[in-house]
Amino acid sequence: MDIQFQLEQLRQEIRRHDYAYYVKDEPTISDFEYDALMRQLIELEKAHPELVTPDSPTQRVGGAPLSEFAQIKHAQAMLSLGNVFSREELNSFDKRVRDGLVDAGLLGNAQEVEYNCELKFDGLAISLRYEKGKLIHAATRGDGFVGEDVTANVRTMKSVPLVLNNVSPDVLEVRGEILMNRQDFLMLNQRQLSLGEKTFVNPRNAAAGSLRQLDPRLTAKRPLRFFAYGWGEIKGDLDIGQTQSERLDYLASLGFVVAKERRVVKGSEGLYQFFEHIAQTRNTLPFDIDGVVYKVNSLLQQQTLGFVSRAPRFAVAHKFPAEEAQTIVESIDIQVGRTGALTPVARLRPVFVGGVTITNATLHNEDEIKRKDVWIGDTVIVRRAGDVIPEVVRSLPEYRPIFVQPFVMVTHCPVCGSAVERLPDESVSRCSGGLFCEAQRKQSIIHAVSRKALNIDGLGEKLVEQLVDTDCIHSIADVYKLSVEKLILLERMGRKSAENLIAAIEKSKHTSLERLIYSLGIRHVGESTARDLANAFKRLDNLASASMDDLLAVNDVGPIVAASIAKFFAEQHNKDVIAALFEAGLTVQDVQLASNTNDAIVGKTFVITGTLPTWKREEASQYIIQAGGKVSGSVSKKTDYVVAGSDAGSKLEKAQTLGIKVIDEAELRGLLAQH
Ligand SMILES: NC(=O)c1ccc[n+]([C@@H]2O[C@H](COP(=O)([O-])OP(=O)(O)OC[C@H]3O[C@@H](n4cnc5c(N)ncnc54)[C@H](O)[C@@H]3O)[C@@H](O)[C@H]2O)c1
Ligand SMILES: [Zn+2]
Repeated sequence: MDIQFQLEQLRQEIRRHDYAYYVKDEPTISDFEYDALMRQLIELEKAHPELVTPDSPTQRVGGAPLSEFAQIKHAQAMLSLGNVFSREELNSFDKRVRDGLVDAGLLGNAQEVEYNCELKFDGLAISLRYEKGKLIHAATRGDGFVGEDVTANVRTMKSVPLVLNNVSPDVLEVRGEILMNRQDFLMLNQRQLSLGEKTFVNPRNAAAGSLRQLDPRLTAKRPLRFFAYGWGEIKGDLDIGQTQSERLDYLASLGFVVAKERRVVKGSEGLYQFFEHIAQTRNTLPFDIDGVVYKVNSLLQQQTLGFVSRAPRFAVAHKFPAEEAQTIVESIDIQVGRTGALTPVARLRPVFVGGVTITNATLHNEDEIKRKDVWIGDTVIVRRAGDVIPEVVRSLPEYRPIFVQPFVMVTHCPVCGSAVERLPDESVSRCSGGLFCEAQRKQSIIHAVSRKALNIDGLGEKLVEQLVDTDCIHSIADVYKLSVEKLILLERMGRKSAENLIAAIEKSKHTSLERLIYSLGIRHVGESTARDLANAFKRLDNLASASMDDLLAVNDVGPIVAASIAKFFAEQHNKDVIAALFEAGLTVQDVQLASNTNDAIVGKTFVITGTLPTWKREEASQYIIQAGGKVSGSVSKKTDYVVAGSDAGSKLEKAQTLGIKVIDEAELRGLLAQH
């Protein structure tokens, strides 16, 4: 492509974004994407210096002032700042400054430069002009030379003094940043949403949009803050300090807010330490910053170093590493988690972001992929902030190649081939393989042998993992095929422990139906549901062949639980594992049939309320459960008896309204004694 044409295209695009960002306060791309375009332009212009035009975005600052506002010509231009992104770039900045000062005879050869380190506020720049200590006008940066007159709006801000506290020069232009705290931004957006008004992309744009209102009464309602960090024109012979840091102290004495996070340091080592410190603590600040700023401390030295076209030579912004970057989705894999959850993961063309190279990013789930409109082959924005798992933020469909396909969720587990299920009210898809799925195997075996399930003493998480990894077991049924001889082959397994373990396994072979049901790890079937199911169905095969209606008839079993149970037993793999368990010698004691012949209690639901004369409530529950009854915490139409003691409250009332039989402890004892 013709370079001239390419340059012009790029400049056009950047100008469009400048307009959206500076004039409209509605950026359509992220700063990271914008910075990438800008860097591309800078590189191209570096290679073709003869093609640089004075109106190129690289030569200019900000955007043209909005015509709705009166204009204010700045007495001194409001410039931008150069950027460094790495330690190397930081070192060369320091070296440039040092060389400049040594050349000018302002610094000894072996001396380090003294800098003032400040936060780089992520808001918008403002210039406040005071004459004889009174605020005369306030102007935005605009294009650097002419800004917008926002005096009436700024006057509504509490952190901007209208009259200065201290003696001040005849003319003093104070410069700084207007911003909005994160919390205030979130609240503002919430309010905007509830009023059906437009929301802001980030606190910076919220601050800019709030300040640049044609009606100052609107600005007055917005929680804007001002931080002072510099000055423009100064007239008068008052000595207000000879260094950056003294001047900031002076501004504070006038009544301006100056961030306390600032430090005077020497050399690039000192700069770097400040950067590291702020990078680690930035989350504790109530507002956003996008880096730190280093300024040569001595004003004489600042003057000597001077300016380039759009920024001072004596200062630089050290930006935090980009947390977002652009790359390509090469494929979308499905990862099966330990609980069977299927997570789509984007395999990426490697990209450097947030300080590391990433090759994968999570896409969370099917809905997220749809929402972000990510196709395989798409160019996407990925994000990695702090220690968070990298994620795909969104796709750039304008770069989508024509031959690619939208993502479709798998219908079968990529690990075990079982059907994938997704419940109507959930965003997560899951493998229904349960015990059979290799991805879930360890987790399901760990669950199955746990204390409340089959209760195999001495078979802990680590050992299960070791057994699965060494191919000794593939399912819970295999646990019952282990022998002392097999076990002692494992690392760190002595004969004695092996014998103990085999004994514990033998002991667990004789179990109860509720433990067995619980051990299967059916989704939504916890301990108490397992007990209800055992009581209701008496035998595992009854449960396995139960209809939806049978399942729904069980107390506390709703449609979700019922569907999950039905699905579990519909899988051949699960049936196979259960068959293998019985084959391995598992026996289920018929606890129900032996002791629960009490027809007055079996299958009945009790609610206990108030203080009983002799039994504690837990005690009474225990007797009821042992006799085959059920105890529930709340009264409903399914309740058969309410056992009421003294001080029984709303439950008793409810029982009376529903016409449910109310009994006392003595009557309960009578029922329990009936077999
Ligand atoms: N997303 C978009 O579409 C889009 C468009 C245009 C610009 N931008 C973003 O705007 C930025 C570039 O704009 P820029 O020219 O204002 O440069 P800049 O924001 O990188 O740096 C200059 C500005 O830093 C601010 N600043 C904060 N703390 C300061 C301190 N302690 N001392 C001095 N100045 C301080 C001042 O407002 C100053 O104008 C980039 O981050 C860019 O990504 C984004
Ligand atoms: Zn699976």
